[in-house]
Amino acid sequence: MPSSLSHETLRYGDHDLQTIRVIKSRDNIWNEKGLWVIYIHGGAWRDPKVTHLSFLNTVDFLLKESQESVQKNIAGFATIAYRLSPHPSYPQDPNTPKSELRVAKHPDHIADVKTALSLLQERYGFNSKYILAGHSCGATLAFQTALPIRTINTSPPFHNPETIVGVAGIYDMKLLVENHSSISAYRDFTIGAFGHDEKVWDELSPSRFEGYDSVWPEGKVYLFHSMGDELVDVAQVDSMAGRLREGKKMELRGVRKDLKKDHDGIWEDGKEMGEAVAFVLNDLREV
Ligand SMILES: N[C@@H](CC(=O)c1ccccc1NC=O)C(=O)O
Repeated sequence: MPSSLSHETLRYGDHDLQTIRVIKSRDNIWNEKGLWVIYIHGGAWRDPKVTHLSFLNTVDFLLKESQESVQKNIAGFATIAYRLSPHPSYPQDPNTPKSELRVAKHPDHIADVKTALSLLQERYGFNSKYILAGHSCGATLAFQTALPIRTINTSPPFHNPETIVGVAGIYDMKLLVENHSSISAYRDFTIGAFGHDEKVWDELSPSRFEGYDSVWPEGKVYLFHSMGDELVDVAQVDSMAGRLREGKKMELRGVRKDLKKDHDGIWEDGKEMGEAVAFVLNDLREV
């Protein structure tokens, strides 16, 4: 219940966006042995209006009485903010302090996410006992935690999640840009995050990576797509599902394309995102 929650903000760097919001039960009524549910927000690596706090309505949804059965399997929630790339609609004054500037470029976003996760792991000791859920580019980042990206080293060491949940995710950047070639924003935000070299886009696109069985053999994945998504087309989830079905060790445990809301509607009131996480928590109880 909301009154018994403890909200805490952790910092993992000097930038104002290098923070994590942790939500725990004050009375420890949740299961310490359960899973942490950790969220990575979307917003095309750049939208300052989509923040880590966009997960709070989902947390509220999951703490409703009707969700009592899934609460038994939750140890805590965390939602990660990370440094953003520039957005043309939100220009910043040149005198803006460095700690507020949005000038991130790959690998800053994924380095921040991994640093945040390793800090949470050190502090709460849950190792791999967590679900990493991401929306849109947050889903891209969730899978990039498994990719062998040379430039990233976290200290303390980072443990892969037990389960990744991708919701309305971007998994193939070039395919997304090509399928929306008449809308310049797609190319712009991809260049803004990853630069001009399309080979780099491919290297960092989760559905183009072929080695999940070797880097994440114990992994479990659930993918969600909304029929009402006006921004990310179904080719994205199809490309990721196709790649993961090749896995002999890691397991694609569910692909659901029956969400209904538009891209941001999925998380705005917390309902469809909450239902997706609840579905996963219920399904994992049977493993
Ligand atoms: N609101 C974002 C756009 C955005 O989030 C987006 C647009 C198209 C496809 C995916 C998107 N978001 C993914 O994280 C922006 O203003 O750049």
